[in-house]
Amino acid sequence: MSTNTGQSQHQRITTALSRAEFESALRAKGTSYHIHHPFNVRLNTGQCAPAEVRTWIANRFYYQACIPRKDAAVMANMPDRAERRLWILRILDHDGHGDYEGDDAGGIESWIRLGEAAGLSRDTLTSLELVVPGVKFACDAYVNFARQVPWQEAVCSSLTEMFAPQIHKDRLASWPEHYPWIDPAGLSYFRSRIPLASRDVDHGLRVTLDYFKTAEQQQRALDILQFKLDILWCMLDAIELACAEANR
Ligand SMILES: O=C(O)c1cc(C(=O)O)c2c(n1)C(=O)C(=O)c1cc(C(=O)O)[nH]c1-2
Repeated sequence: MSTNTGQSQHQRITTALSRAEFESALRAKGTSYHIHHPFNVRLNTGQCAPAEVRTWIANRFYYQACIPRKDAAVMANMPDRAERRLWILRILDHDGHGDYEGDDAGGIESWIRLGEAAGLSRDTLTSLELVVPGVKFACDAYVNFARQVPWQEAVCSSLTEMFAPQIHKDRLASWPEHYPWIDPAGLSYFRSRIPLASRDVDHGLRVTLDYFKTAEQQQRALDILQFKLDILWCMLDAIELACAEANR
């Protein structure tokens, strides 16, 4: 298992940062993003066996399935109609704007098609039979956090999406070469998320920069972002361990 100590959390904020400085401090957290996790590095440099890629897809399915539940929890805490009108798009992105079968069936359906392209059946994915306890705990922690905190704090926790477009681009660039046994049509989830993540981040950053003003509040925002980075990191630790055990 790999260590990620979130070094920057030791440099505490003592004087309130300007808007630009605060945004830079949030973006600097990218050094702890799971893009740097050894399992992700192996995955995106073609070093995973087919069974390991499938283990990743099946476990990440649980995260995908949790995201709209998390977003519904955030929305339940939003008193403002204008904010809800923006936020509801996130739920529809995953659950689908269109019918179940069409091109606009949503991110969860796209992820199932990714699984099918990699040789996993719809039933295997949706039964969650391959999801390991560590991944379950990590994803459930995210949903529970969103239920319990002020909605602006939950919005802040979604800001790991600042770093997501690069990880999606890496997969699109490297998987067809390294994993030619996966039908490239199955990669459309990654393509679809690049513009959606940017839209989500525009909204999430506006809320976060408006809400967290004092040094103490800004430190809280950085700690929340670290908590979410840790969730993503823990998921890959658990997936890496599951792969190592399967290879034994
Ligand atoms: O593939 C990834 O590495 C990755 C990471 C993240 C993230 O950084 O939280 C999200 C996604 N994908 C994603 O597809 C997605 O829809 C998403 C929503 C959220 C969120 O916190 O609301 N994160 C992410």
